[in-house]
Amino acid sequence: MNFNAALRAAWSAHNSLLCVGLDPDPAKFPAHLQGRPQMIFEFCKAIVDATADAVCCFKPQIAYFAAQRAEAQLEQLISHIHLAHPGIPVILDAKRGDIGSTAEQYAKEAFARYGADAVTVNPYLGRDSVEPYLAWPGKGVILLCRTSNPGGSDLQFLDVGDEKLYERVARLVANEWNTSGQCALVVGATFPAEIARVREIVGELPLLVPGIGAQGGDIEATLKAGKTKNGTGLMINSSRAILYAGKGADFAAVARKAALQTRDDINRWR
Ligand SMILES: O=C(O)c1cc(=O)[nH]c(=O)n1[C@@H]1O[C@H](COP(=O)(O)O)[C@@H](O)[C@H]1O
Repeated sequence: MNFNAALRAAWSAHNSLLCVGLDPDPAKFPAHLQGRPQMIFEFCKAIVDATADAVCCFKPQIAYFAAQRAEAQLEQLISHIHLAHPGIPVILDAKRGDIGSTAEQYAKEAFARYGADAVTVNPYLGRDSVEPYLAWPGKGVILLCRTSNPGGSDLQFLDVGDEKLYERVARLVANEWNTSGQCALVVGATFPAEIARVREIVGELPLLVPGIGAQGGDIEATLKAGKTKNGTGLMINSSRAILYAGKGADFAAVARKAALQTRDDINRWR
C-alpha cells in the first residue's frame, strides 16, 4: 500500500480526517475483558471494527503493546486491519530515532514485522537517520515537528538563526527530505498558531495532529489553521477520548458514537 495515496483515498471515501489512536491500557478495559489472554487484541479489534468507516487511518502506539509483552497482539491487530478493512492506512507510532544502521532495523520492524504503512520518527539525528525509512518505497515517514506536550517548547521553540527549531524541521522535511513524497509532520492540536505556521511552510504536506480530546486541543482552531485548500491535509488523532468513552460491555458501540461525533465536529470546519 502506498501510504500517501491510501490516505487521500480514505479522506475522500470516508469523508473523514479522524485518526483513531490505539493506546490500549488494560487498567481501563471493561470488566468482561479483564484477565483474558488476548484482551489487548480483542479490545483493539472491537474498536477498529466499530470505527473503521469513520476514520482516515489508525495509529497504534507501540509502547502500550510492548509494556504488556503484547507485540504479537500488535502484529495480529495490524494484520486484522489490513484484511478486514483494506485501504485504511496504519501508522505505527514508535517515534524512533537512531543512527542509520540501527534505523534500518527499526524500519524493518515497522514495515516488515508489523506491516505498518507509516511510522512516526524523531528527526533530531538528522537526514541519514531518516533515510532507512525512506528506502521503503511508498511507506509514510511522519516526523515530529511541534509536539502537543507543554515541554515540547523546551527545544522545539529555540531560536536557530532567524526561525524556531520546529520551523527549521518543517522546512528541511518539506524542501529537502521529502524527495519521494513519503514525508508528513506531527504538529499538536494544542498549538494552533504553530499548525498555521507549519502549513505556511510546507504547502500541502500531510500533518498528523494529536491533542484533541483528552489533551484539550481545539477542533475549530486546528481546522482553521491546518486544512489544505480542498479541506483535507490532516490526520487528526484522538485516542483516550474514543477508546474509553464507554466502560461497559457496550464499549465499542459507545466508542463508535464518540468517533462519529468527533468526525462530524471536524467536518463542520472543513
Ligand atoms: O506522534 C504522536 O502520535 C504524538 C505526538 C504528539 O506530539 N503528541 C501526542 O499525544 N502523540 C500521541 O498521540 C496520542 C494522543 O492520545 P490522546 O491524548 O489520548 O488522544 C498518544 O498516542 C501520543 O503518544
